[in-house]
Amino acid sequence: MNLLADIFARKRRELAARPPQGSRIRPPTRDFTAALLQRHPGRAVNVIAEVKRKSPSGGPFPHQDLVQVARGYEAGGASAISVLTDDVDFGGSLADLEQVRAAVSLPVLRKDFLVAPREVEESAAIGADAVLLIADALEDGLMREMVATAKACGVAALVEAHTEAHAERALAAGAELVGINNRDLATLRTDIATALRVMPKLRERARVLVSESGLKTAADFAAARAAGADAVLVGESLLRDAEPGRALARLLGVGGTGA
Ligand SMILES: O=C(O)c1ccccc1NCC(=O)[C@H](O)[C@H](O)COP(=O)(O)O
Repeated sequence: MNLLADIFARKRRELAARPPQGSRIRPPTRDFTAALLQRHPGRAVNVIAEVKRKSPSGGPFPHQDLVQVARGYEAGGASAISVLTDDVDFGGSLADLEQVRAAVSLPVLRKDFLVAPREVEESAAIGADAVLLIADALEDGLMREMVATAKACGVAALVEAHTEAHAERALAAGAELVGINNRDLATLRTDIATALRVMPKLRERARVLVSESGLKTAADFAAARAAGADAVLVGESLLRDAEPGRALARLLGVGGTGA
């Protein structure tokens, strides 16, 4: 079984069956890149805090009100919010992204399995400040086109890879923000040493580096920073807490009053 291949096959079918949504002039974006590069004295690293109702590896999460969780994350010191907009595997929607963005002042990342430039344009049109692209599932020419489309639309493209080879492809495609996913999306095995191993090899060439998935402790955050991460992307370990925003505040050592 290759879950990532199955998801991308489903996404291509869905896109083929859906007429173009069109795009409209959008308001200025919140600067995702700047938020990840900003340094906060006393904090180990910037956090992109993720909201999702369920995941293939984690099953359902206890918090289903994503807006409330996102508000808690903002109070708890998050630098940006990641919203899973895939419905089938994560229980999300584009409406979730719009509602979360309206409820916080942070930049918002659309986390999904985008397969075409037109979806990048549609993400920009509904207000996403950044989009996730998955290098492991996009061939070089398409990835380059989607990175260029994001730039033209004024949204940041966080290009995710699981291996050094795919991260190199992301850089060659023009990516400035590179995420190393500690989770192998084909098998769902997670090892936070993955990003620690790969990030130092990219540090001089990537503008922004993000360690994604499986991070749980302040020590994990510090290790990611020491290996060159500007930010970490964290979902499940926060969402398992009764108060995700407070859990984040504790990890960051800030006095937030999360939800
Ligand atoms: O998380 C999954 O089970 C999953 C399955 C298939 C494709 C993507 C998947 N997750 C995306 C992510 O990598 C995470 O949402 C993200 O990096 C946060 O990870 P975590 O902190 O472990 O929730």
